[in-house]
Amino acid sequence: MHAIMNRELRVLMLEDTATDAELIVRELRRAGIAFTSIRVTTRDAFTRALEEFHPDIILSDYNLPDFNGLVALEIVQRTHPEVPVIMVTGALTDVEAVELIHAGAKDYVLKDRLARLAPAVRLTLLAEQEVHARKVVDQELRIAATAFETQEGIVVTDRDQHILRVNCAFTRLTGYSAMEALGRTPAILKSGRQDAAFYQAMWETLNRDKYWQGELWNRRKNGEIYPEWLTITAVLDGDGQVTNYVGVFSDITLRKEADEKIHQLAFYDPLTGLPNRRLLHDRLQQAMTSSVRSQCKGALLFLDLDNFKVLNDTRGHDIGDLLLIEVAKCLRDCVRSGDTVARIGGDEFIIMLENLSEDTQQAAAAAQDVGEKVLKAINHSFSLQGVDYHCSSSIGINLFHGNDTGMDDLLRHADTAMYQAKASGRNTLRFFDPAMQIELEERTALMEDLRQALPLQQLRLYHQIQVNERGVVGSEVLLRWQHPVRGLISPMEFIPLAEETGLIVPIGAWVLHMACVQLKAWQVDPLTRHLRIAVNVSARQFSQPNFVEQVLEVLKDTGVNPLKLGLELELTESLVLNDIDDSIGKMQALRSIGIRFSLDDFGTGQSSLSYLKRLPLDQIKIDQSFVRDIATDPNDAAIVRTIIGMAENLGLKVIAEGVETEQQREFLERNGCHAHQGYLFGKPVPIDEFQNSLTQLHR
Ligand SMILES: Nc1nc2c(ncn2[C@@H]2O[C@H](COP(=O)(O)O[C@H]3[C@@H](O)[C@H](n4cnc5c(=O)[nH]c(N)nc54)O[C@@H]3COP(=O)(O)O)[C@@H](O)[C@H]2O)c(=O)[nH]1
Repeated sequence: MHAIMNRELRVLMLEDTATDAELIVRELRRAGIAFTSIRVTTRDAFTRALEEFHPDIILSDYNLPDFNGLVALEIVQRTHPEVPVIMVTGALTDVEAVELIHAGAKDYVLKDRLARLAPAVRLTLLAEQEVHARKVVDQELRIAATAFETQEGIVVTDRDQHILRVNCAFTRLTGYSAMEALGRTPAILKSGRQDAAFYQAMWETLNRDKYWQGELWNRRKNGEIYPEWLTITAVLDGDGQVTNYVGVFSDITLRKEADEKIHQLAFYDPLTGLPNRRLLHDRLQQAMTSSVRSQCKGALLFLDLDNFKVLNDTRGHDIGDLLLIEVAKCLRDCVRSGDTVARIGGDEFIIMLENLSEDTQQAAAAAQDVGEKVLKAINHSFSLQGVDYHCSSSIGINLFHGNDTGMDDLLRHADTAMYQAKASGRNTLRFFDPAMQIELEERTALMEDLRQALPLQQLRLYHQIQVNERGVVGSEVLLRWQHPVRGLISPMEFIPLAEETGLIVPIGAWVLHMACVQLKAWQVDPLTRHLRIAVNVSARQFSQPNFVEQVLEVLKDTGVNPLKLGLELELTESLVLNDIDDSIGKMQALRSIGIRFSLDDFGTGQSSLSYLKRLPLDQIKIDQSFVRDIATDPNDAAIVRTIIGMAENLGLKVIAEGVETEQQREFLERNGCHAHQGYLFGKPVPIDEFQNSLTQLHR
């Protein structure tokens, strides 16, 4: 029976005759229909009742004083088409009846045949319910069909996994048409990437929970393997038996690529592709923990490229980047696949070695072997877009075992050892020991003080006399730092710090300025006007692109007469060779205005004729390490002779430094050395003392 008939019906009567309405009510009650009703007689009341009374059915008279049944039907069709209308009327022609049915009336009952009213009401409501139910089913089917044709692939199988249905997305994602898939099993998609254990675990879950969800790799019809996210749900019958399986899946290739990209950005250095500091931290944490279990020691090698800043400053960051990429390749080639090579900043790399040995000595030896292999691999010429750059590095090594020392301390200690390696002359390695840490802290404090040295006027210039067989030829200016607490500090201690911090640039400019002030003073005194002053120039200072302009500026500021100049710049071999063409250009520009060039520490570097020939030099300075033993060591004597011979061939003057004994002077003079500098003639002294000694000499 009509569900609506099981409850009290709401009947809206449009009837102007009260007695007719009474008859209708009575007829319905007689037929056993439970209902409440209201009666309206006007158009306004009818429209209001439609909104407020919410009728299940409308019983409408055809002829009413101010409007008729047809108009009422039109209002219902427009505003509440779901409410059925039965016309209850006194008389009706066939034509009117047809018109009413066309207008939407469900039925009509003549007032003189009211016995037909209750069956008409029941049939109308029943028919309405069926129509309604059909509409609901149609809608659900439409929803199901739309849901089935989503963007996700869907496959429906029977309980034996034979494919019964697939959607369009299945075909789009797998390449199999419905015809090709039907009757087969989803095994057609197997990629072989999952092993039997994977499928066994999947089926165990599916049998137990009737549901499985996870990621797996499948194969398209064209052979391409892709990752998908799959949900399988078992369909059960009334007895709880599986009748079907429904698999819903999506291709997650793009998501996985995005995940991979995010992972790559978060944990890898974009320039070299090496693990970054974050990933190193993770791996170091794991390595420290596993070293407790294995009892084996590991090692951190902290590597920093020597003079990388100079390359970057002089050749630009692109060339610097190329070197970093090449170095990264080198490092990877030097270690085993299980070892970690990370880039943690600028030119700083970490190599983490695990499971070296239970024995500390053996572990240290193994780490040293790797360190030396790395030093060797890096110590060669790299061709960087046509620029040949000779690279070297310094390595600090710190062994680790367990978690006793925190990760940050481990890295800091390796860093400390690396600084020690740099201080020992670069291209070398050092192991960390706690004394180093104290040294480093002192070094850091000194670095801070050095920043104030120039503004607080703590720097002093000492002069060391240079002589030849005729007498005094000039002096070399040598820096000293009058530290308020530590006293006079040697340049050996603070010049490397000044280089590292870049402070050497303003300090070097100040030295040059003061030397020229002195030169100017000498130029007006007949006693000193023939003297020259030698000034040491550091690599960082010389590599400044505007170094030539800086020197010209100083000459202008101090008013030194360029015609009588007497200014000599001392450059080291490594400085000049860093970028030989640039060096030659700068030297030629300055030489054209009368500045002399002397190659310092000669003999300690490459000392090759081929580059020596190209340099616009005036003099070479034999390093004091060869002079020290010339009288006793035949090798040193031979080297000095060779250097002098070489200089002679190239038309260069030679000065020897570190001449302390008459024997050394005599040997040098006998072999053709033009000038000397050393304690035999005078130690570096402040300018007043130097002037006094000049006056003494001329008395
Ligand atoms: N870029 C700059 N570098 C500078 C400057 N001033 C100094 N320096 C460099 O520091 C290094 C050490 O200098 P210093 O301690 O002054 O040592 C010099 C002489 O004092 C020393 N010397 C000279 N004669 C003797 C000797 O007979 N015996 C002996 N044991 N030592 C002696 O040798 C150093 C000479 O230096 P150099 O001729 O430059 O090689 C040193 O490398 C300086 O260059 C500065 O202003 N800028």
